[in-house]
Amino acid sequence: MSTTQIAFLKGHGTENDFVIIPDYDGRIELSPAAVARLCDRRAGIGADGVLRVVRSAAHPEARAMDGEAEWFMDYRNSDGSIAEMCGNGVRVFARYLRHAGLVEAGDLSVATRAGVRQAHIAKDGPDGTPGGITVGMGRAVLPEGEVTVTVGGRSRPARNVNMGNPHAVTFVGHLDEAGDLYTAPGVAPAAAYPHGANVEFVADRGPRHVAMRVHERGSGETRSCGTGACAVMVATARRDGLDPAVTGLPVTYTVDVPGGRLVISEAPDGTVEMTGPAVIVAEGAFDPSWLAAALA
Ligand SMILES: N[C@H](CCC[C@H](N)C(=O)O)C(=O)O
Repeated sequence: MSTTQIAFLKGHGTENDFVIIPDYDGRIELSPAAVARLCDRRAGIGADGVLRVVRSAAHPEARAMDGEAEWFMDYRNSDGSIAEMCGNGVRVFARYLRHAGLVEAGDLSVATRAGVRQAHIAKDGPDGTPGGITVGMGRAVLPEGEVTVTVGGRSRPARNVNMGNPHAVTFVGHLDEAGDLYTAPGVAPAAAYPHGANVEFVADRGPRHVAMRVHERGSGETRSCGTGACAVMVATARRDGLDPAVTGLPVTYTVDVPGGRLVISEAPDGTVEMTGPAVIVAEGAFDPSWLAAALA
């Protein structure tokens, strides 16, 4: 790690917050312990995860990907683990690229470990309000087989939905039924989720309108989970007997998360799009020796 200060920014998408580390040439090695320290809300900067901003040409995984994406989003969970994809993270990543003057409003591609994702940054409003960001989230995969979620000693049937990362979606009458979510809900069978799962609890709010809470793999309960909201939308649409691939009609749901609101659509070709806000709230720098000392 270099001896000079390391620049960072803080950003969030519906209060799913991230430490953003511009590292265009891919020179900063972030160990899991370093990520956990950065995300520590007392001894570190504090976040649900880290977004390292690397030119695709400077990252071996991104270089090997198809598709023209100049930038690679190196997402890490707050425990330091690596996840395939982060939907709120892509919006915040796109917001950073615009904030740094690296892209204009409009369309852009972002390389992620789940593949290249297309994003669109809407123009700012006349009053300067930042435009919303829409992300193409790919297609949901719904593996066959019953899965269950257990919390507070009660097991409920759930829907296995993969958005590039794994989710277990269960429906409740009231979001309080999810309990305190300090510990990860049980998910079974373990074989359905060999690398763990993000677990979403969903309550109805009206026609094509739900609210959710989530316990994220590697981060705990967060105020929002973009891939989770997409998994919730698809699971709810199927519960409601709606499958655009069958009806030939797109379907849109509003998904309220504790940190705000996301609008998610599924097209007849199965592709899912998510629209929501993304905000850069602060910029700063830290001395890498702080990180090194913290890890000694
Ligand atoms: N907050 C992220 C999800 C991170 C998923 C991560 N917890 C995992 O291990 O899959 C989102 O907005 O999609």
